[in-house]
Amino acid sequence: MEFTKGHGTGNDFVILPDPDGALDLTTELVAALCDRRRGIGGDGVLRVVRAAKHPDGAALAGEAEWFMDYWNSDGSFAEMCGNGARVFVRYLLEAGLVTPSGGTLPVATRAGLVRARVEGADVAVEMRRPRLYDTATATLGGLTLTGAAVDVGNPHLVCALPGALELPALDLTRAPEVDPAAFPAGVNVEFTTPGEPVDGADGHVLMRVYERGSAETLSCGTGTCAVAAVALRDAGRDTGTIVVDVPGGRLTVTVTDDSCWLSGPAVLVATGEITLPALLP
Ligand SMILES: N[C@H](CCC[C@H](N)C(=O)O)C(=O)O
Repeated sequence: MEFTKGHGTGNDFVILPDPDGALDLTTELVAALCDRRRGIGGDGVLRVVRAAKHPDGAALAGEAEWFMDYWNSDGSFAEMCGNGARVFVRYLLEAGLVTPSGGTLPVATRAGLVRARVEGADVAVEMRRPRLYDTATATLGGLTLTGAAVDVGNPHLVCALPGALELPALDLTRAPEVDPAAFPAGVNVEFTTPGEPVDGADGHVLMRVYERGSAETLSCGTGTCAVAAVALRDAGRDTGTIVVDVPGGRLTVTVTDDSCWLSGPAVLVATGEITLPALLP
């Protein structure tokens, strides 16, 4: 089985070309592919399938030829993956499955239709406009923080660290404890500290994240959108551009009255062949 490996600011994915949806993708196979010792290694899997050939993509097939079938590394589903969508578009282009045009490219996802723009080394995707809807707490090693619950198509909890604490001090080798009643389907938890002013941006935030279904990752695209929305609120603004530095690099989020564009680098680093019997003995 052919695969390609790609990442967006260190959020890495195993890409499986499967235009007709013929692969029998299972939780076990996804977890085995994402295993960083016995498999290829990744924060998730992106199956590249024609929207009309996938039950979750067929409803959007008219608008988008391709459906991003995203799976977290533990084999769970997520409604949306911002970095995954950016790497997915990079793959479509480099595999010649779409022709680059000056306009936007539609991609079908479980969170609906996503528009993408290629800007040289960067790929920008239009995410669902983040919605702040509640507050909730996260507890990590005896520290309890109150954060903003944000819907970006998938669930996020954005927690600002107290002034005295720096992001590297956080132990994210285990999941932050959250109230399961507040997040019955789980939640991605972001921890933030303010950055220094950046020219051309309305704000700058530093972030680490513990992702639902993938543990700590070097970057989380939907998470940076949630963080940007909180930063704009805290600045008394509804719209603007926020630069978010994650351990894997830099992403830029531009929130307008009716959209949210996530932009940053997306690269393909390898292709290869998977020997299934060895992967799933
Ligand atoms: N773990 C997330 C999905 C991937 C999000 C992240 N990798 C991104 O780039 O948005 C969830 O279960 O909602």
